[in-house]
Amino acid sequence: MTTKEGFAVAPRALIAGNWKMNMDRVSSEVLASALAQNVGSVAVDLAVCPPSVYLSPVSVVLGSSGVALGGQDCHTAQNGAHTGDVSPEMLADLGCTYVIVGHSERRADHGEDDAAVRAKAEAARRAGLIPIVCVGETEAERDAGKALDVVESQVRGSVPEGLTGATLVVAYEPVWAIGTGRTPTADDVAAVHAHIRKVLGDLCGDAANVRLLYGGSVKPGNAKELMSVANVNGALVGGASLKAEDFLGIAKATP
Ligand SMILES: O=C[C@H](O)COP(=O)(O)O
Repeated sequence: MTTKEGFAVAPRALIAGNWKMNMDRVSSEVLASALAQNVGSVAVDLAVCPPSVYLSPVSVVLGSSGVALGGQDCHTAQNGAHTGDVSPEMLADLGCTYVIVGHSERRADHGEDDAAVRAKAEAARRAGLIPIVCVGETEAERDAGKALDVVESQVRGSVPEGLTGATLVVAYEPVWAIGTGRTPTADDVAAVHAHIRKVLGDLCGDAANVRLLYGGSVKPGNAKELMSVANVNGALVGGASLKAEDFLGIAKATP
């Protein structure tokens, strides 16, 4: 049996919250607690990616609730002289399931190119983590009609070969939609996600089962439309992941 998107077995959607450099210890624990108490009310997988310094207290609060934990970035090495960095093994040691790699804020602020992102994704797999590999075009690239080419190039350069639906998540985040309140049309999201799925066919044995997240100004009010687009299997949520009501609202609006 296959779904309309062609999944052999439809995976549950994943709604992942990227808290970025927000929250403090107490507010992190309060938010995590609210999610842990309400995860049973949603029919999707939930994950939160707090700042690395709050992973441990959040992990304690989440306990065995089923809300997964993720890092926002990782180094490629297991350990060593890398001041300020966190290894994927350290994230795994704290109970992380996921790690975001190649977020546009890391690509822009830290000069990470596709090769660096791929190395991080490979390191994540070494540690048993599922990388959430982020790709997305700038506004200038979209205006120039290059969105599909840019995203294809990023996927080919950033996604290690041989991963599967169980070991890889890809997030499409148009840079111009992040934190702006602007979103692409459903047709534009559908076109990019279909293209990513096709490109993944060259890299993954079961591309149909890789969860493709949309990210960029996802809110409770637009989640139903965005999450209903073909080949969209969840969301990577920034600002709206900082309030339990909004994050759960997105999860509840996701088919
Ligand atoms: O990682 C999350 C994205 O950058 C989206 O952020 P946003 O929901 O605040 O637009």
